[in-house]
Amino acid sequence: MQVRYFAHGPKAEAELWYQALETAFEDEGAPLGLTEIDEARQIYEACAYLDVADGGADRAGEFAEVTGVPLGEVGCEMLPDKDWMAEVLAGLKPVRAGRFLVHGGHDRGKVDADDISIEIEAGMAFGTGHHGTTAGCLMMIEEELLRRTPRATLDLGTGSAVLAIGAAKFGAIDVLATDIDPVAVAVARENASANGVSDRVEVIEVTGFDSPTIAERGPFDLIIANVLAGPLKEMAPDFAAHLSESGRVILSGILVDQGAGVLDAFDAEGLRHVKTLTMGEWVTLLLER
Ligand SMILES: C[S@@+](CC[C@H](N)C(=O)[O-])C[C@H]1O[C@@H](n2cnc3c(N)ncnc32)[C@H](O)[C@@H]1O
Repeated sequence: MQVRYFAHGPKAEAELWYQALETAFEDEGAPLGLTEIDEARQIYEACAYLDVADGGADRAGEFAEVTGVPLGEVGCEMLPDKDWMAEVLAGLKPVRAGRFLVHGGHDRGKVDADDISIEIEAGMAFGTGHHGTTAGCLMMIEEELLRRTPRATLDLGTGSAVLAIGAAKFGAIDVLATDIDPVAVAVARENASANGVSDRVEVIEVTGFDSPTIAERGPFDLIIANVLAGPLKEMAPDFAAHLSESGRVILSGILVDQGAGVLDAFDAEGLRHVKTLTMGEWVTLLLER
């Protein structure tokens, strides 16, 4: 029988719990999860699916010891026997965005000859292609790379590296992918390697543009950033500083009614609006110097 043990807390704490669970249950191969459960309060759940012998001992104590969460705060839920992780992965349908097909390993057989395949396992980093912002960026990337091949590309906030992989597979030769989150950086490196583009995609941990590597590798012909409207506006001067003379910028993570504010912030830095792609409540913006 399997039991799902879980604990709830702020993101930083839940990430530490997840990492501790990963180390402790690595040999056992126990499926783990880290999910946002309350967006407004930024509360996350870390969980582990542990095998428990029939009528066997409760393992909440082990979960509490590994994570440091008080035993009384460890939740548990009995599950009928089945491979939960395989079920979650199988439930993730492939997503088509332009010529790109973003899919899990279980759907390799669905890739057509004309598709540009991006294989991503659902995991701890954002970017399975299911979100309108990711799909919007992929479509803009395709258009941009059909227009010209950038000398250097920056994917800021790479998550699963879905966009960096897409750009590299479409012909970009020098892609620097960054993320503030060390877990995303590790996942992004794995995904770049699994997709056969680690020679063209370098992944580094950095907040915004705050790294000498960014200055050394730039200026960039293409900067892609699917972050959020607030940080994008704050970073507008950095985008302008690291963009080449004929460079272009693809921005997403922006709600429809936030688009004008983001465009104003970038316009003030000399970056003009080229086009907007709307996917549901989200917009993806293309700008140029
Ligand atoms: C919405 S996800 C986008 C992931 C992927 N690029 C996609 O399009 O699906 C945003 C990512 O940006 C990262 N991030 C947020 N703020 C950042 C910052 N200031 N600098 C670098 N990365 C950041 C987050 O950790 C997260 O992985």
